[in-house]
Amino acid sequence: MACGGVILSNSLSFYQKRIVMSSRVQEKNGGASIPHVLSVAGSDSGAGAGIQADLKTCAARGVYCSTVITAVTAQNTVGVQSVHAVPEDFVAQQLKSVLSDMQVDVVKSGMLPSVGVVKVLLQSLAEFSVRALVVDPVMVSTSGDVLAGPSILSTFREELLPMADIVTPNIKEASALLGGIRLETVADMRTAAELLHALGPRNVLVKGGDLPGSLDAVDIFFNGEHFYELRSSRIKTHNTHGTGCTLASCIAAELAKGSPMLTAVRVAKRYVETALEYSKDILIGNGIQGPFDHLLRLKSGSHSFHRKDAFNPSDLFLYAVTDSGMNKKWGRSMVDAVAEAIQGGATIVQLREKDVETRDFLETAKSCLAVCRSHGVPLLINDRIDVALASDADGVHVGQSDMPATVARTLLGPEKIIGVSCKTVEQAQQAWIGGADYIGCGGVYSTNTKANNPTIGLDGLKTVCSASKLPVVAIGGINASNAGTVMGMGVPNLKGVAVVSALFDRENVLAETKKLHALLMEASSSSKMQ
Ligand SMILES: Cc1ncc(COP(=O)(O)OP(=O)(O)O)c(N)n1
Ligand SMILES: Cc1nc(C(=O)O)sc1CCOP(=O)(O)O
Ligand SMILES: [Mg+2]
Repeated sequence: MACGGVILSNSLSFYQKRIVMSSRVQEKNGGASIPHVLSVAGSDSGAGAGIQADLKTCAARGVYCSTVITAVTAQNTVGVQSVHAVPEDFVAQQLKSVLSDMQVDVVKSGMLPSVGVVKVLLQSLAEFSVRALVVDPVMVSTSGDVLAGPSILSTFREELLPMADIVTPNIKEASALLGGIRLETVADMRTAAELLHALGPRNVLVKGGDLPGSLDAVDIFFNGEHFYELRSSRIKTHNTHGTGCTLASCIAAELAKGSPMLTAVRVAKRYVETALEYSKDILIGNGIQGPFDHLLRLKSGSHSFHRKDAFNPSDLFLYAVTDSGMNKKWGRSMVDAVAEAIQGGATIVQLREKDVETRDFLETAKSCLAVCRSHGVPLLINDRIDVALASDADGVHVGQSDMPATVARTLLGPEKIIGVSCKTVEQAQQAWIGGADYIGCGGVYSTNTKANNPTIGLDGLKTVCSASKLPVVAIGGINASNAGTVMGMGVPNLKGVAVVSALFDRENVLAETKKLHALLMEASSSSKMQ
């Protein structure tokens, strides 16, 4: 077998070859890998559910999705007209093609139309290890059509569920898996979650969207120790086809990015809720149950739809980064300095404290947070995720030698803002993969505020901005004499400037902030007119 011009020895096993090949490919590509979900599911010709929903969900979540098709269905918004099961040995071939070549993080299973297909999947998972298995035990479509018959139930119970990191049945599926027990209340759902957990999956999510008489959509998550009642508002729409597949593939995508299970479930629930709300009035097909629009995020341009108060990239416009040494020099407290900066037009504040006791840092963060909250301005903490968590600040800013963005995201959860310092296109790509919300790019000019900080100049800034998938704020030596040049370039994704000394190493913070704000307004409006 030839790979990149190299003949791999036939004495290597299939799996060994895969390791050799993947390390060669990584070397060739500089080693950046992207989180990867493999969806093992049926095709939906109407593209609201199944493989098509999984592909769109993973795309919307910034995760690569490969596919193994188990059945081809002829369906639309009216119902399922016909099902053609893919032969088991061909399902096995697809699994081998993907798993022997690609580094899959998480497998998500949907429609598994026969006992043979379940067994083929389990054999592949025994041969090729992945980090997690998400099982959506698809049995009946939202239109009521049967997609996997009762004969499969014992294989699900005895062989598939024990391998699952999470299983996500709706009420009908949970009932079927438990021998037809009645599930009519949230208390019944808890019982079902516990009984299903006893079958072996590490986590269970019983989805209560079909629970009669409930105002909210209530799901029960059980991890073997604790129950969590996850509520979201019930969105009035007919466009709910594919919600189960979407939820499960979003959980898989978040797990692939490194989120813990409960965070992945919460993010997925929020994603489905937001997509339903966004698509509630769209019209596709003539049936009673239409699909929704998975790619809302790409259209709305918001990377962080899941945050309660979504991060707004325009908040980066005038980014004030504090320095207690400078404030001391000019005889004012940190809280007064922050209040003046906000009054002058700062749109986001970062507390950057390099030499204070943790206890004092926390107290300052809490006091500044009160000021920021009263003005609706986000407050981020530099470097210290513990201080951000303890003070309930809006997020953190981390550098290349601080906590990686993906770990920060895991610790902070989906709703906090994460910024990452980047000097190169590769770092910007990694920040995006890691789940950051924005990048800080610099030093644009030399500065006395940060020691040993290489400059990248306006050209370096342009290069990173043009390649970035995230909004960018420029930093380093920016002041009233050059801010207009930086913002006036009209570079894609550049949303503002971050400054320390131009605001805080000055006698009058309020006046300096106002001046800078006015300059930025002028520069960005003239760059828009060009
Ligand atoms: C908005 C913004 N951009 C860059 C930085 C620098 O962060 P880092 O590289 O971690 O350096 P320190 O600030 O920790 O010295 C920043 N703080 N803010
Ligand atoms: C904190 C910081 N980070 C930088 C980077 O290049 O990532 S430059 C910098 C200091 C910016 O201070 P001033 O506005 O006083 O130049
Ligand atoms: Mg840092």
